[in-house]
Amino acid sequence: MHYMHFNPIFSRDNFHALYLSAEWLCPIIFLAYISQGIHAPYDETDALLLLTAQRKKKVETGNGIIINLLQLCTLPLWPINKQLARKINCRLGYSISSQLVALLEWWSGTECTLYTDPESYKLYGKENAIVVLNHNFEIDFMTGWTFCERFGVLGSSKVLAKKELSFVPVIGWMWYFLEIVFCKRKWEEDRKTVVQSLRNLQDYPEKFWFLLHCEGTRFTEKKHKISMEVAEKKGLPKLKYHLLPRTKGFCVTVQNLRGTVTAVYDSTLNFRNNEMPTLLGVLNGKKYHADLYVRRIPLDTIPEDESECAAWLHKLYQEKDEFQEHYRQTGRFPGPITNPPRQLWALLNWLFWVCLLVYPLCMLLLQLLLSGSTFTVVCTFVFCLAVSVGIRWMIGQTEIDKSSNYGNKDMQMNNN
Ligand SMILES: CC/C=C\C/C=C\C/C=C\C/C=C\C/C=C\C/C=C/CCC(=O)SCCNC(=O)CCNC(=O)[C@H](O)C(C)(C)COP(=O)(O)OP(=O)(O)OC[C@H]1O[C@@H](n2cnc3c(N)ncnc32)[C@H](O)[C@@H]1OP(=O)(O)O
Ligand SMILES: CCCCCCCC/C=C\CCCCCCCC(=O)OC[C@@H](O)COP(=O)(O)O
Repeated sequence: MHYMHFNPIFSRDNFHALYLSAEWLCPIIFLAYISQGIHAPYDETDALLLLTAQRKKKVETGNGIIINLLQLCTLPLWPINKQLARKINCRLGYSISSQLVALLEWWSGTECTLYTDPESYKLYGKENAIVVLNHNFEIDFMTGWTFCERFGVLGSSKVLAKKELSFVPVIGWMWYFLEIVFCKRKWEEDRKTVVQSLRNLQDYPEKFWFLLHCEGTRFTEKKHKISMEVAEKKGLPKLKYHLLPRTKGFCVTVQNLRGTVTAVYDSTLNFRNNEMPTLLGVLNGKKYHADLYVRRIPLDTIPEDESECAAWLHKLYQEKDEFQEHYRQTGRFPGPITNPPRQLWALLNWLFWVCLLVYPLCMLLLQLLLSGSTFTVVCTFVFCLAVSVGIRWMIGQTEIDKSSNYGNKDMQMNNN
């Protein structure tokens, strides 16, 4: 069932988004509740002051914001003990991303199956690695995070992410403190900043995986058509299931993390029965079946020369395309299944926030709705609506039919 992309505001989908935003809202409301000793306002002025003060404090809030604030508090620690500040931020970041993992694993019950060889399996989570993952689905990031959680690297996981994501509340803000590498997808501007950010990770105190979606954008038919025209011009084999990879980001990452990272995890993701998973689907408890095929490739087998490294990546994507063909024919990836068990920690962390914060929110909302002041009730409704629309906007960041224009034209055609 394909979810409508525009949902009426009071649809079931948005109810879930509102509920979840409630869980994110409560800490500031909770603080407002305690600090202001919420009482039933005696008149309009009282109600107005109370609501304005709360609304000012709330802005785009949630337990995620509380964690962002805590991350902000670690700033004075950076010049004194950077490694300690990094370790603290990994744990704070874990508290946010593990909630999305809990959502995927326990709320929607999505199954994540790993195909990989048992020898490589033993090394996952025990070394730094570059992960090359195809970018075809709206919940790539949640599936990626689930595997990070299962191998104990969720809090410290990194990604080469588009700059626009740094403005997404909670997740984007959290990534600043995790030293995520952002790019504008304009190499002339990115070259310097990406190299600098990568070099900054060379002394990272925690084991981490660095994710690269080398296609640079989610797969769409239009982008695929243009991309294959570029492949033809370059004399490269056409790909059926992937966009042609951009090689500069990969080569510069290998170059600057050589010595810090020991392997590349070539990861190919697909979902059973042609499922097209969405974040709204997950929020509504829809169960999906993710299959991930991972090959561990020692970094020292990857050429140092830039053009050879680029050719190596193109060949890797041709192999990935064959794995996807194999999956389409047989419904599985090659090799044995070695499944890491899902972890309870993500669920316990989520339950902790729910138990701590939902009660004060319900109490406050009840007080506001029963305040007897029409103005307060209307403002409360308007505020909840605004937050629900805000969360819906964030969910929209993952929807492919709202994706960017990047890759919708051949850059070389434009430059000529
Ligand atoms: C055991 C379990 C293992 C694994 C578990 C799985 C995962 C766990 C791992 C980690 C954590 C998980 C999750 C992390 C959390 C969240 C994930 C967040 C996702 C957001 C990610 C993004 O935002 S993706 C978008 C940003 N990233 C990228 O773009 C990376 C790829 N891009 C690059 O590397 C680019 O090179 C660049 C961005 C550095 C620069 O791009 P730019 O376009 O400016 O220059 P390029 O050189 O790339 O482009 C010019 C070359 O491309 C050719 N060209 C032109 N037009 C096209 C076209 N339409 N299609 C293809 N190619 C084109 C052109 O010819 C040029 O070619 P050259 O040969 O001259 O290079
Ligand atoms: C219990 C917790 C409550 C959860 C409530 C859900 C709130 C919304 C959560 C997250 C929204 C932000 C997710 C950010 C990660 C999205 C990664 C992504 O897929 O980016 C696309 C990028 O690669 C390429 O973009 P384009 O294809 O070029 O366009």
